[in-house]
Amino acid sequence: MISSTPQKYGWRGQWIGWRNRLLASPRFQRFASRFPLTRPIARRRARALFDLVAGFTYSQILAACIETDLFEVLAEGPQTSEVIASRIDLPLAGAERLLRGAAALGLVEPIEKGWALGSDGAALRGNRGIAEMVAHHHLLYADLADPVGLLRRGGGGGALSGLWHYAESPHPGDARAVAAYSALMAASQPLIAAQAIDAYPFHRHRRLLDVGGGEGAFLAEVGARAPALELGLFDLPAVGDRARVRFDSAGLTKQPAIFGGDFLRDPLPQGYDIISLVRVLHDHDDGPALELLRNIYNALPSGGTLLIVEPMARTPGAAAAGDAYFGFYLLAMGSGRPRSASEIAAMLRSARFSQTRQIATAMPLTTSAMAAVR
Ligand SMILES: C[S@@+](CC[C@H](N)C(=O)[O-])C[C@H]1O[C@@H](n2cnc3c(N)ncnc32)[C@H](O)[C@@H]1O
Repeated sequence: MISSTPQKYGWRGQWIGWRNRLLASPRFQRFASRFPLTRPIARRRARALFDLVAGFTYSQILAACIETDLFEVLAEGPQTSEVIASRIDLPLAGAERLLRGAAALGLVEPIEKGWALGSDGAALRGNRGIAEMVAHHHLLYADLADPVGLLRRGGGGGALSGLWHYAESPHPGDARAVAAYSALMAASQPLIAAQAIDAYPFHRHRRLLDVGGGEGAFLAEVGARAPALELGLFDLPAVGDRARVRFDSAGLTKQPAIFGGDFLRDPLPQGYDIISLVRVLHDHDDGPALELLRNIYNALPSGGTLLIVEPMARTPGAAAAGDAYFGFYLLAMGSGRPRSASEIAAMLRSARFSQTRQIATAMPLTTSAMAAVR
C-alpha cells in the first residue's frame, strides 16, 4: 500500500489548503451569499456546482427531446401544449413536464399560450451530429452507472464497447458490426471537417490518404474544397465498402481510391504526400497508437506530412471535453485515451517524425490539430 504521508507542496499547496478550508466553511458560505460584493460570485459558483450535480438529469431531458423529435415539431413554429403532446406522443402532463424542463435549460421557450424552439434547441437542431451522439449515449450511461467499477476494471466490457467493435475485438468485423459506429461518425463529421479544412492548407498537397477514414465523410468535404487533391481512404474492409457507396453518390470530380485492411498490421499504401488521422489516434492505447504512427511514417515520402485531428486533453478552455468527457467515453469503450498536444508530440518524435506543430482551430472543444513531417 502507498503511504499517504502529507507532503509539502510549497507556497501554492499552502494557498490551496487555506482557500479550500475557507470555501468549505459554512460561516464563509453564509457570509459570501449575503455580502453584496460576493453575492453574484457565490450565486454563480453555486449554480455551477448544481449543474455538476444535476448534469445527468439535464442530459436525459435533452435525450427525451431528441427521442420524441420535439425540436423538429417546434421548428415548424410555436405550438400549444396540446398539439405538442399529440405530435410527440406523450400524455399532456408528460409533455408539459418535458417542456418546462427543456425551457429551464434554454432548449425551448414559452411564448404566449404555447411553446417555441429555444436558442440552444435551434443550435442543436442545426447540427445533426450532436443529435446522433445524444441518441447513442444510453450505451455510455449504462456503462457509467457504476463509474468506480469501470475505473477498477480498467474500462471496457460493457454496452459501449459493443458499438465500437474494433475497440476490444481482434476481428476486422462485418457489415453489421461496423454499420452503427460508421453512421454515427459520418453524422458527426461535418463540424470537424469544416474546422480542419479552415485551419490547414490542404491545397498545397497533391495526394491525401485519410487513414481510419470511416465512410469517407471527411474526404468528401476536403475534396469539395480542394478539388485538385487526389484522395485515398484506408479503413477496415467492411467500412471501406460503406465509403464506396458514399463516394458513388458524392459527385466528386475524381473517385477516391479505397484500401481495406488493418492499419496495425498491414502496410499502408505509399505515394501520398499527406496522411490524415481524424479522431483515430485517441481510440488506441499507447502501444498500438505508436505502431500506427510508425506505420504511417514508413508509408510517407521524405518531407511528407501527417495531420492529426481530434479533441485533445488539457486543451485550455476545453479540458471538460478532452479529459472529462472523452476520458470516460474511451474508458467505457475499452480502448484509447485522450492525449494532450505535448503527449502526442512526444509520441510523434518517438515514431521519428520531426517539425511537430500545433495548428489553431476555431473550436478546440471538439477539434484540435497537429502536423508533423517525415
Ligand atoms: C472513431 S472512427 C473515426 C472515423 C473518421 N476518421 C471520422 O472522424 O469520422 C475510427 C475509424 O478507425 C477505423 N479503424 C479502427 N481500427 C482499425 C484498424 N485496425 N485498421 C483500420 N481501420 C481501423 C474504424 O473502422 C473507424 O472508421
